[in-house]
Amino acid sequence: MQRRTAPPPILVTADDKQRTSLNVPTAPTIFSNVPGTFAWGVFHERHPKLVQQVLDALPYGPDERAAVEHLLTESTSGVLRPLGESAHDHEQWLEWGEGLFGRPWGEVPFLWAESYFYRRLLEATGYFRPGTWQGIDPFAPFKNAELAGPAVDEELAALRDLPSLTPEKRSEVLLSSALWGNRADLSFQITASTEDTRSPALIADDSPLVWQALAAADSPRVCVLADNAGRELLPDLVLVDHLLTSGLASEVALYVKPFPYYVSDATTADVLTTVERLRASTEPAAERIGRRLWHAMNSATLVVRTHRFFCAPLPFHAMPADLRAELSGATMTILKGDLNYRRLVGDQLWDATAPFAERSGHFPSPVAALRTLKSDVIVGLTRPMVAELDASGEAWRTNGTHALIQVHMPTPSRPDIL
Ligand SMILES: O=P(O)(O)OC[C@@]1(O)O[C@H](CO)[C@@H](O)[C@@H]1O
Repeated sequence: MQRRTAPPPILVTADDKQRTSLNVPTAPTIFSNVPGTFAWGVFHERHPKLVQQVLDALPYGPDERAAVEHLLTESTSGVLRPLGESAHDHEQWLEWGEGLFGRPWGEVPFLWAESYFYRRLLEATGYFRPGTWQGIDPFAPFKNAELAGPAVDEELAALRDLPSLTPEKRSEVLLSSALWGNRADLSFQITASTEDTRSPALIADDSPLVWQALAAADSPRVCVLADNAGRELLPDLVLVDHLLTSGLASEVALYVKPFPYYVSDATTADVLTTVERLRASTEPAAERIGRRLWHAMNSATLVVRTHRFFCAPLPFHAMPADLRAELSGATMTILKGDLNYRRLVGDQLWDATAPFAERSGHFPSPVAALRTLKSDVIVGLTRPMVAELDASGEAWRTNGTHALIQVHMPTPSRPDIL
């Protein structure tokens, strides 16, 4: 496992060069072309297993199977080819990938290549094409199995203890379960080893700032950028219910992916299935939460939104103006998961002590990142903490056993540093 923390190659992009010349803080962009690195393992170890699971889970025909196999070969040993011309987002991807098509997959930024892999997987399975597989989520069998499983029954049963807690304790417990729910990422589970199931450690905790900001606002508006469906979305929704019922939020906007992505990322369909799982529960506490969430959607105190940028291969500092405007009114945006964190701070090999505020200052609202560590990117730690983690000999950046809650509250006079 330790070999995965080996630093990826020092390759610089044109963007990096420009930043260096402008004296803007920068760090090497992560690429996936060096064997032994985490990013290389995603393409060469995780994706082959994932592709096999997808082909085993649904009875795809010969064309879809061949296209999926072809994608695997192309993404490990070929060059990037654009989406077919009939794809609805062909032009959009040409723009996002200007200058990248024709290059080996490992030689474009890891974030870009990984995101494109999921878009191409949908092309291969026929998700957007008229025909049998149109609109069929290739990851639905995994997501549904997880939601139907006994672990979820246990989690729903545990909700009966919530009313006995003080409101403060309830806030703390529910934020913590939303945080640790991020370990239930199905793409991560494909390659996680059994040694990764040890008790987790919280290495940064700014959660008091979240509660202070919400308590101080008149009509707090909370945005939640969701991550995975199933056992992550469930505690996220329970937290949303708590925010609304306790008055810590007067309205919540829950942002999900516009289509299946990174295996288990939540879509609107997943939100509906999860609310229904709560509503149909035989555990009264869970059933009440499901019912309240349903009514919150009826009254638009809870709105479920999406935007094509949530499946874009770009960091959040490149967010389009319409989405930026939507998020900018939030009292707090709760940003879930590893991928959202990579997009927030930049998918680069930052010094782990680089200030979180410096990396997230471009975000349009105060932001609270809740993430278990499952990739090389990390900022905002203290020097002694980094020394201790490095001395442990563990692959602490990538094995999912560590987590953080990092908050940035912008001050109006701060300049944006990307
Ligand atoms: O965003 P999530 O669900 O927390 O994590 C996504 C993830 O599993 O995918 C990438 C590797 O494929 C890593 O960034 C991360 O480990």
